[in-house]
Amino acid sequence: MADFQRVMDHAVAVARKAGEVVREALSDDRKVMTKSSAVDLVTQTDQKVEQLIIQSVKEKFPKHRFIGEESVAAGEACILTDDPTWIIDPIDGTTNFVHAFPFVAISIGFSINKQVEVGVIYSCLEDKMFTARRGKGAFCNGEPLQVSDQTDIHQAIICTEFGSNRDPEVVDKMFCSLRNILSLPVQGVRGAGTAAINMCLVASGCVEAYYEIGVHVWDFAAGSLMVTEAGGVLMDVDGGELDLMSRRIIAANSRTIAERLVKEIAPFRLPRDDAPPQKQ
Ligand SMILES: O=P([O-])([O-])O[C@@H]1[C@@H](O)[C@H](O)[C@@H](O)[C@H](O)[C@@H]1O
Ligand SMILES: [Mg+2]
Ligand SMILES: [Mg+2]
Repeated sequence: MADFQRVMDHAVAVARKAGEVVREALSDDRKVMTKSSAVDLVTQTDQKVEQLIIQSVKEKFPKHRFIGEESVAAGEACILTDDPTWIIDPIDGTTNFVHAFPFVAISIGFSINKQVEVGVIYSCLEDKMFTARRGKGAFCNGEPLQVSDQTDIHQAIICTEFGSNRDPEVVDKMFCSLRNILSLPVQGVRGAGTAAINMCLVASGCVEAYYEIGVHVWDFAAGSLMVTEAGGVLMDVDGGELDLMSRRIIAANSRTIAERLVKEIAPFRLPRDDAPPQKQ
């Protein structure tokens, strides 16, 4: 049985160290590369930070497994087992990082038996350390977090992101959902540019919900626990149970708001995170 406090303490320490690397890199030239599309960006800092985190964890927890965004991008399988697994997004908000747009997070989730037990999200340009352990609450810089108590969708702010998929039919579906939600009306639609920070905004009570189709398990593993430990709920965009590998999520302050969003979101499916690699 893993010592979850020891895991949390290490995740916080390495996230803070990674945040220093990210802040220092902001003053250097950021060599930008692309992955799945011309707008799916990655930098050497993403890769450097992921290796820093993984190497440090291997020294303390040599039997643990990893799902890392940039390791998967380099060809490693994205398979979640019952084993103790660190689910790492070294820079959540890479496009923000490239543009020095001030919402950039290091997101570290830890799961056992396919259940997230520890979540750490360091918003490193705001110097906000978000932490959660299952059953023990969610915190920002040590202060407890509580979701909003607003259940009227017409008095809500909703977060979403448009991802990096620019296929016309995907864009049409995303805009259909956005038009439906905006026209309810809701008081606002926002996006920090990072799933992890959007979910911290839900956990902090600043917005009522976040939804996205196209997001990956490393984007939201830590945030999923942040939201539930702050009193919120998670579900698939079709109202079913959240599937960590499905690339679809609603994270909300309440079932009322989440189920209202289900009625407005135009659902579609993308290849799962654990789908076998597509033959070139
Ligand atoms: O790539 P990254 O910056 O780690 O993560 C980002 C996610 O946090 C965001 O929700 C999504 O819309 C972006 O396309 C991107 O995937
Ligand atoms: Mg990400
Ligand atoms: Mg990333």
